[in-house]
Amino acid sequence: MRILLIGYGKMGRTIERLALAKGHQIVAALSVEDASTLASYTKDQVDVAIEFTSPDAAVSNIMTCLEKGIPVVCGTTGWLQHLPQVTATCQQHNGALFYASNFSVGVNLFFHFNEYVAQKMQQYPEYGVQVKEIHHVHKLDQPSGTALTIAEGILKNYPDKQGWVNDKTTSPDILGIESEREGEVVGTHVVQYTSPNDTFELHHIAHSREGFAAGALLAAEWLPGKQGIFGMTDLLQL
Ligand SMILES: NC(=O)C1=CN([C@@H]2O[C@H](COP(=O)(O)OP(=O)(O)OC[C@H]3O[C@@H](n4cnc5c(N)ncnc54)[C@H](O)[C@@H]3O)[C@@H](O)[C@H]2O)C=CC1
Ligand SMILES: O=C(O)C1=N[C@H](C(=O)O)C[C@H](O)C1
Repeated sequence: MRILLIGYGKMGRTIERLALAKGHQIVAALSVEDASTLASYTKDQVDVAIEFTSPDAAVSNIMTCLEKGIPVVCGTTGWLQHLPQVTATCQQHNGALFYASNFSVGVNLFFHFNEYVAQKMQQYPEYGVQVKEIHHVHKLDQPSGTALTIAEGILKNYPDKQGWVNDKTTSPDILGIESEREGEVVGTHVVQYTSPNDTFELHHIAHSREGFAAGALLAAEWLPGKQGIFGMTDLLQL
């Protein structure tokens, strides 16, 4: 497959290594310095684009790919407030977009179990629920995209909660998401249920970026030829 990498940082480089090992071709790997060259690539040169950049660059990159008919896999987090606009552009151009807040298989299993556990736990009001995420100090967005997906899975089972707040609150009316930035932590997510008598946790620790990169590559192999907006539940049997 001919892959255009948009973003050549920690994720772009990991994806490049795995893609070459699988026999794929990297057409180009764009950094912020050569961002303006994205518009020069066509669907005749590129089978799929993989976008891992920054929250303020992702929307424009996705739009450019959709307008040019290039299927795009996006892992950048922190831009979902613009999803309605992106969806409209995708429909208008009969395009293909694959987005996941987290591409690792382990985290997507975690998402699945998180919803199941929340459904059970909301029947026991003596347990309060909280989310915590820990990432490296370079991360630009907060809370993490993964923590937001976890929060969505909890909130759909807790109708009395009004939403989430990026704070370590234990209020029954709102879900607290605590964010911590520490050294080079790859990505840790915890859902904690606490009663006066005990605590139990769902805990996911990413040991490297390989799991994210492998998932993004699977999505890139799957997406060409499809139309619409897709995510990991379309790709994995959960
Ligand atoms: N969905 C997932 O599974 C994962 C998502 N992420 C997200 O992916 C994004 C990138 O993460 P990292 O690679 O760790 O960041 P990074 O900071 O190491 O790399 C970002 C790269 O994007 C480039 N860039 C910025 N603006 C650009 C533009 N307009 N055009 C082309 N390139 C541009 C930078 O030059 C840099 O090479 C973040 O939003 C992060 O939260 C990270 C890991 C997994
Ligand atoms: O910025 C990161 O590094 C990560 N970002 C994603 C997120 O915001 O959830 C996924 C992963 O946790 C690493």
